[in-house]
Amino acid sequence: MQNSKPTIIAITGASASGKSLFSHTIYKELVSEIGEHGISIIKEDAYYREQSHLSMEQRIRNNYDHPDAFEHSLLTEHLKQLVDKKPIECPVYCYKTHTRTTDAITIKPTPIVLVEGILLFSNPELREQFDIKVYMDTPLDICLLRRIERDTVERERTIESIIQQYITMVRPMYYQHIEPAKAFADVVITKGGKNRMAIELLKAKIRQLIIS
Ligand SMILES: Nc1ncnc2c1ncn2[C@@H]1O[C@H](COP(=O)(O)OP(=O)(O)O)[C@@H](O)[C@H]1O
Ligand SMILES: O=c1ccn([C@@H]2O[C@H](COP(=O)(O)O)[C@@H](O)[C@H]2O)c(=O)[nH]1
Repeated sequence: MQNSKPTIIAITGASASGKSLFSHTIYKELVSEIGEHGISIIKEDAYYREQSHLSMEQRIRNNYDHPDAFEHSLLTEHLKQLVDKKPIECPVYCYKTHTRTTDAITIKPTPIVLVEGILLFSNPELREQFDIKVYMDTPLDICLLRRIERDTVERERTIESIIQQYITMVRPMYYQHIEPAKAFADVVITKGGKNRMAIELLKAKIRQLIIS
């Protein structure tokens, strides 16, 4: 596969549907077989817009579940660079300050690139970059419970702020922009980020791509 075009695999679905767990499990288990030069992983969240020019109140009020919250043009450009076998400088986003940090992570081109995020199929030019499109179809009530658990622990949010954001933005944007994008998926995965059969099937496909 050294001379062929890298394969870009998108994993999308609702917030807390298990995208991150699913893609990191595949990454971790394959990196031990094929090494870091074989597979890389990118989070769409890293491409939330830079917002240091806004006050904290303005940042808190922003709708992070609308496609406009992301700099999809930069993500598209970066995926094209990786396909051209050039490294990228991936931004680093902070959920606490709601903006990018001053850091960047260098990602080298690899034959397999996993990309995970909520709105990967919302932009036609970005969507075109993906060779395999996966949708995590986890029931929304399960996503909400997992989001509450995760965001109180990992993103330092209060229950009140999670509920308020969920009712006003997360849920309506899911029905407007995320759920309809399931129609673009090649593969729809049930049972969340621990679906072992789905993990093994995708790993098998990736191994096949690597050796072909
Ligand atoms: N099938 C599952 N069973 C139990 N917990 C899960 C499952 N899938 C995901 N989780 C947990 O739910 C939370 C949200 O999952 P995550 O992968 O972060 O979602 P996403 O990346 O889609 O926002 C995490 O704490 C994760 O460990
Ligand atoms: O500053 C921010 C940026 C994003 N969010 C929320 O994050 C999720 C997307 O991340 P997942 O890992 O897929 O859950 C999105 O629903 C935003 O609401 C945020 O709260 N603050």
